[in-house]
Amino acid sequence: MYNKLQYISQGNTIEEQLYNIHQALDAGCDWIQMRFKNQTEKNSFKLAEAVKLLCEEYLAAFIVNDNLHLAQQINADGVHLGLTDMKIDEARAILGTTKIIGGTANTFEDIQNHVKNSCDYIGLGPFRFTNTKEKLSPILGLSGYFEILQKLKKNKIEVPVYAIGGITLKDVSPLMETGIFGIAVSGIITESTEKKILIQQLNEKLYANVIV
Ligand SMILES: Cc1ncc(COP(=O)(O)OP(=O)(O)O)c(N)n1
Ligand SMILES: Cc1ncsc1CCOP(=O)(O)O
Ligand SMILES: [Mg+2]
Repeated sequence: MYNKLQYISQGNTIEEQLYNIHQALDAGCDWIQMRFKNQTEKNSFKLAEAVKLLCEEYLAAFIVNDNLHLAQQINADGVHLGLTDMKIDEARAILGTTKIIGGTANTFEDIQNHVKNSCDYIGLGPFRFTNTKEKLSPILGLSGYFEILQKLKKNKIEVPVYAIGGITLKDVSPLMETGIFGIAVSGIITESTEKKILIQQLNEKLYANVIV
């Protein structure tokens, strides 16, 4: 089963990205999504190659944001696709069943479609406003998650749902109570000066009700 915490990388240069990803791995993140927007093919490839090696060293899962072909080229563990990126069924046909495909959702219907197209997990959001991403979909808030997760339950749709967008430590427990599986975060980890402690605290809340 997937880790309940996904770190989405930040940084405007290859060096900044690598620094942030290395720090997150060192602090205990086991799942990295490389998100490096508006870059040349060469730069994205260079970063992806380096991140792949780092994630192998730390035994972390590594997925690529947006770019299925890059994920394929460097044999990443998978890809995360948004509502305006390549369609999930098309990606599945290319990647096969062994790779992770995550899909963005803002509504119950988005999730229904993704599940039909054999998406492995859902990034549902945004939870609240965030500066990390431009052109946000409508904010869901806690009540939005509650409604959508209830509908999934009622319709017996089972898929790991990750909350995303402006999430802080104090949001984790109430979000988990809505029935989500985990969280995908960027800013709180990148900006934390005590990353190990933060990740430990996030994991305590994320795994609070998991029986081992
Ligand atoms: C886990 C997760 N959920 C949602 C997103 C957002 O994807 P998308 O809508 O394609 O936006 P960009 O990240 O590409 O700007 C995500 N990346 N990860
Ligand atoms: C990629 C993405 N998609 C919706 S919100 C978001 C950014 C999440 O980053 P942060 O945790 O910094 O708000
Ligand atoms: Mg995208």
